[in-house]
Amino acid sequence: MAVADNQKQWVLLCALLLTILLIALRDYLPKRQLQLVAGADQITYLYYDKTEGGGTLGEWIDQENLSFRCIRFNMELPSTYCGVSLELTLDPGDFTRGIDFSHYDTLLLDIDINSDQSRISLIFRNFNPDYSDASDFNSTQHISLPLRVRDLDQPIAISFDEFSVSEWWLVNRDIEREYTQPDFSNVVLMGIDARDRLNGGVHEFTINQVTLSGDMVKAETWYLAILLTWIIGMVLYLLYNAVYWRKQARGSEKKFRHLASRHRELRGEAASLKSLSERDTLSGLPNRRALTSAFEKLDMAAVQPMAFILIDIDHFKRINDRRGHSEGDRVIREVSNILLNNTRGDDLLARWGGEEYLLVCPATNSAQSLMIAEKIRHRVFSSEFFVEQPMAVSVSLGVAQMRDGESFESVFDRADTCLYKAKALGRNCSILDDEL
Ligand SMILES: Nc1nc2c(ncn2[C@@H]2O[C@H](COP(=O)(O)OP(=O)(O)OP(=O)(O)O)[C@@H](O)[C@H]2O)c(=O)[nH]1
Repeated sequence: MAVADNQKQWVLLCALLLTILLIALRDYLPKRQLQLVAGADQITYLYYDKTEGGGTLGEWIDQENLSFRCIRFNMELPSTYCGVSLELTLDPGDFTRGIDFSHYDTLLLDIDINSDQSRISLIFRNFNPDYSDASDFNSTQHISLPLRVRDLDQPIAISFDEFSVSEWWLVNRDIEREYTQPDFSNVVLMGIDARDRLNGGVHEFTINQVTLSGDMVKAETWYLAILLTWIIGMVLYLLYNAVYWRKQARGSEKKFRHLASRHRELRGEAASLKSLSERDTLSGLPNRRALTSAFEKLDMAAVQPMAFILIDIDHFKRINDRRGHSEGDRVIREVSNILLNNTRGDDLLARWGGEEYLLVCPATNSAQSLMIAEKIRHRVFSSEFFVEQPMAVSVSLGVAQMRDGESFESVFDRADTCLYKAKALGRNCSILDDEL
């Protein structure tokens, strides 16, 4: 069954609705998430510049809960750094193998800050053998993002696009241009830094959560899958249609062939029926209807002069009575053969009924028609119809020439009158209507 036009519209509408639904659904798919704050097992460092003669000191408030403070204890001494680092390595201390962030696009940061500082920095270090040296931790790419403290009152989502490679790291290294952009392929460390030039006093920080978040299925993959589904659907639909129409065409071709052969059969049947309807079954000669229809098709001007010869078997009733009906039939058939063998191809010959025949001879004058009649009469009379108990069979013939513009019936009647005369004269003779 072909898909009807209204069904097609429904299918198309459903497919469109499904597509819209799938596009909208993407936002509700569960996200891929990874907690970077891993609890007690995680290796964490507190760093500050007091150890290098600076004026800042770092202290854990609660190391397990990543709560620490930075104290600017001396405003005379420089303050360069103070913060906390979380190792993200797969094996503790091995900073060559970290976490690949490429499956994520957002970082969710939840941090409590009690400080009059305006900014802190979020830091990542990425190890890449193309520019990092396993024996030098400082060769890991330094990626940072300054964040306003007042924006951190509540958890925030940060895109990785917001990060940049720290300038001091680039300045100190001979880095290829392609690595001057943040590289999150193998992140080994995360840090919260209280920034340089720390205000005097105490600054407290508690890192609650740092979570990586990304789509389970990337937007490009999702839309590409929808597009591919459409393309496959269209291809399948076209294939289905091609197969369907090919099948239809084959079916129609088969039907057409069947109809053509049936048409030929019917034409054959019609032709044989026509031939049967125009043929006398006993003698095989054309019947009255065949002769008259053939006569109507004649070009009268071309066939003049034309003769009608009406032939009747003499005393046929006697033959039937003495030799039986089937012998009578045989006589009819044999006389028919004699007539056939003694007429021309363009003569019209028919068994007119009973033991009577009509022969219409185109292009035949009266002398010729009388000769033909006599020839027939002789042939019949000289034929041996009954071998064992001979019995003479003869015919009487009435001959009439068609006059100009004369009808079939009129010339037939005149031939019939002549035949009647021949019977009256004792039979076995031909009478020509010569009263032209
Ligand atoms: N066997 C046979 N007899 C037929 C057929 N058609 C007509 N007859 C018979 O032919 C006979 C014709 O008889 P009539 O009309 O008296 O003519 P006739 O005996 O030939 O006499 P004339 O014509 O006067 O010489 C009838 O007995 C018909 O039954 C036929 O197809 N077969």
